[in-house]
Order: sequence, then C-alpha cells, then structure tokens
Amino acid sequence: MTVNTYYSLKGGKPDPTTLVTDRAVFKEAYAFIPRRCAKDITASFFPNWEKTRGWVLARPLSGFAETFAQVAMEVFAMGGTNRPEDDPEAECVIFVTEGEIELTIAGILHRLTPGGYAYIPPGVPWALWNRGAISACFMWVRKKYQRVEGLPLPDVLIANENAVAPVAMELSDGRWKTTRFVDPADLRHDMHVNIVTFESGGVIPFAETHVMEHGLYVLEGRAVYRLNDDWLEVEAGDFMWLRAFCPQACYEGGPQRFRYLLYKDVNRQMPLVPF
Ligand SMILES: NC(=O)N[C@H](N)C(=O)O
Repeated sequence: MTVNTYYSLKGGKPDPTTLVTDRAVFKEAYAFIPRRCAKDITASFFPNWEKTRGWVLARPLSGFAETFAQVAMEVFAMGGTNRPEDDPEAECVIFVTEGEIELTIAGILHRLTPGGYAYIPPGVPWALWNRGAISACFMWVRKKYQRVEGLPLPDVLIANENAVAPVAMELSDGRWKTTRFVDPADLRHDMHVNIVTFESGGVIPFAETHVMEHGLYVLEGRAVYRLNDDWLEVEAGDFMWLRAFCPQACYEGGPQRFRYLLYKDVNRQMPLVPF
C-alpha cells in the first residue's frame, strides 16, 4: 500500500508551496495526474482553436479496451472555435468549471456557466466561443460513438448540475450521491458523465471492480482514494484514469464535501475478441 504525504495543511488548506512533484503515479491499472503545477510544460494547442490551450488527461493508449479521451480546456477571452472536432464519429460531453461559454449546437445558441453540461452526439456541428473578458474553463470528454443497428443517436442535451437532483447510493445513508444527466436505461447512450458527491463522512464502502473504465476529475474537496492496491490522497484539480477492472473505493476527507466528474462507458456488449 502506498500512502501519499502531500497534505501539509496550513489553516485546514493544502499548502500551495508544498512540492507536488512526487504525487504523480502511472501504473498498469491506473494513472494519477495531480492538479497542474507547471501549467505551461504540459499544455497543448489544438488545430482550429483560437486563444485556447488544453491539458490532455486521458486518451486511448495501449490498444486495450480504452474508450475515451479527456481534455481540461482553457479558452482565453475572445477565444474559441467554429471547428472543434475532426472525428465525425466523436460524441462528447462539455462540463463548464469556470467562466462562461457560448456553445452553438446545430445552429442553436446556449450560454453555459459553471455547472453547465452539454452532450453532443456524433456528426452534429458545434462551435464554442468565450465572449467574456476572463478565461473560461471546461472539461471535454470525447468518445468514438459505438453505433447499434436500429438504435437512433442520442439527442443533444443541455443541463446544469444545479437543476438535476442527485440520487443517493444504496447503503450510503445519503452521504454518497450520483447526479445523473441521462437515464441509465437509455440505450442510445454508450457513455455516462456523472457527478459523484460525498457529504461529510461519505465513503465507497467496498472495492468496486467492474469492466467499465473511468476518468475522474476532482471538482471539490479532498479524499483518500483507493486505486487498485494503493491509497492516494486526492484533492480538487486532480485527475484519475482507471482501466477496466481497477478496484476503487474512497473516503471523504473534509472539511467540505468531495465531488468529482466521472466518465464511464456503458450499455454495450463487449467484443468476443480482444480489441
Ligand atoms: N469510482 C466511482 O465513483 N464509481 C462509480 N460508483 C461508478 O462506477 O458508477
């Protein structure tokens, strides 16, 4: 078991002067990417995006069954794009974490503020601009849509997390909750991007192990998170990439609630030969 020793707490808050370079982990079952400290070194700039940079946190990597890419995006004032995506089979979720964006999907304009959520099916044209004076930041989760004969594509979805009631998880006493933006039984969707929230004392009380992969971006708070056979201290801004079957559990670490954005592949049969 590895326990991280990141938290040098000053007044209950992580000490920003602590060296964080020893927190990153890359193993067969998972990767842990701590919140960015040297932002410039790891940033990318993307074709057809103006005044924008991004941090690629996850991508299909090994030819195993990895299904998704996830990018933390920062769009500077007056930046954006009319050609965001070059893969016609890519679906995506956009989740705004800071600032305001103008998102035009199939000709309809939506203004999204923090907590704003959009699902965009493959092949639907969209554009994104930041018309404000300060940067806008969002998570961009991309996946090649897995079509099923006879099933129509999912609809465009626009939401805000504040308008969606979270569901309490079984045996959790209401301290472990999931905000679901789509109906789990809607088979048109082959991925879910949910928000998982732990109130004070909340835990995942067993090591969940399943075939679904995850990307976890910590939105708020801190916790001790189990990934395979390690326990890691995690906090807002950290990212975790979990391969299929990676055991996972956690307990909330206070003083405020602990929340993360969770990617999960769902609702499709597995091929009977390895990818
Ligand atoms: N690590 C997690 O939060 N996993 C979720 N409970 C899930 O797989 O739905």
